[in-house]
Amino acid sequence: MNKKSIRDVDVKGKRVFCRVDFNVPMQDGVITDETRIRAALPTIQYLAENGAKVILASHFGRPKGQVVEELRLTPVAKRLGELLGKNVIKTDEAYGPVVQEAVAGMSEGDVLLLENVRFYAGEEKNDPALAKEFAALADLYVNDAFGAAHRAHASTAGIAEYIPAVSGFLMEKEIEVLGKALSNPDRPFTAIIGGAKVRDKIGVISNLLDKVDNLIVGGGLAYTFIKAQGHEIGKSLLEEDKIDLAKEFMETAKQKGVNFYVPVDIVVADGFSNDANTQEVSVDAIPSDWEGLDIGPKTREIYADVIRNSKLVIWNGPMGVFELDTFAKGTKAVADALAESPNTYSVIGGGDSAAAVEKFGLADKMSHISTGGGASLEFMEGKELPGVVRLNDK
Ligand SMILES: Nc1ncnc2c1ncn2[C@@H]1O[C@H](COP(=O)(O)OP(=O)(O)O)[C@@H](O)[C@H]1O
Ligand SMILES: O=C(OP(=O)(O)O)[C@H](O)COP(=O)(O)O
Repeated sequence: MNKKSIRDVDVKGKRVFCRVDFNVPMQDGVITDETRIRAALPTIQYLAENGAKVILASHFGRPKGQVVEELRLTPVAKRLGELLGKNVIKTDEAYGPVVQEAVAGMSEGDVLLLENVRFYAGEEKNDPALAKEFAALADLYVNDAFGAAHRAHASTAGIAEYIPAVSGFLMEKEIEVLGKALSNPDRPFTAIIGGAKVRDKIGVISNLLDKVDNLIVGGGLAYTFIKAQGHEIGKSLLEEDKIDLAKEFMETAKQKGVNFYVPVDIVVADGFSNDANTQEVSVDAIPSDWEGLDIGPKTREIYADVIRNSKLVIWNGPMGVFELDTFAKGTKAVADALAESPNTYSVIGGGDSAAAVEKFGLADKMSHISTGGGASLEFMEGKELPGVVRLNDK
């Protein structure tokens, strides 16, 4: 990467505003997957060991500019302290007099975690006033939040306008590994897209169609495509205004000779719980008041087969609601197929996809687990990431 990293600057005695992605899966205040916290440790440890005063900032969930009690970063600060083996100071705000006072009291090597930056409306608007508040806390900006690098927000991009800005180790590693895999991809090259952030992800398909040989859709994303094929989808997740786009993508794929895979059967349920009634149905027989929560057995076989015959697979977004065991089979089938294909280079992206392979005990069978889902997809599309472009050049 042609951007400066923390290795290229002197951090001793400096107040460092370090943006990390601690947007971890959490249930009832308990962190269910800490991949993203562990991934940030090398940068945090390096800064602390080299005498920086480390001010960490992260978003958590999507509180939309308001304080949401369940989305405070307090449990993350506690777990981070355990992993670092030292006390992590936690402020209940992300800027202002209380934070300034806490920072003024820091010694070299101290680590402080600010409150969820998305509690402030200015964060997602990339408001210069908020970016300046963040910048005023520090002498140096370090961006290690690869998972949020596709967002042009005050703490991921705006702040870099006001103080020297460099990358952390995780950011550097992600860009290097993904760049290498994609510069001259081994073929067949397959992208698998699933999950629930349909609006975010559907757009990337357009550019991916110029790069891949196979495009597989699953998870919540699949139903907009199933609907676009003319089927009824009951209560399944749908982005109504993207149906035409979905149609267009399937048509473009045909023209470009890209194999486009949409589920042929799914698991439907009459409720969003492990003990809901379920049925495996063909996509043309989805009952009107049931909801699709996983891909079905035929689809699992087809997808596993495509994976086994691929040389490079990029996977972002689970195939179903894998957190509930009843709907985890599709995601598990994809993870198993990747694990059983030693000649397939596999890149897993996204907080929940990483959590899924971790849950199945298959994480060490994957070639690279990226901490960014949307970020790795946008990087793959060839887009410049706002969290990277503004860092200082070497
Ligand atoms: N059919 C579905 N209906 C509703 N939610 C789904 C469905 N399939 C998967 N999901 C949910 O999608 C979430 C992950 O989506 P997303 O955030 O887009 O993935 P990632 O974090 O890997 O980028 C999971 O919590 C999963 O339960
Ligand atoms: O979890 C994240 O993205 P991902 O689900 O695409 O991996 C990042 O923390 C970004 O979060 P956002 O999609 O709310 O901006």
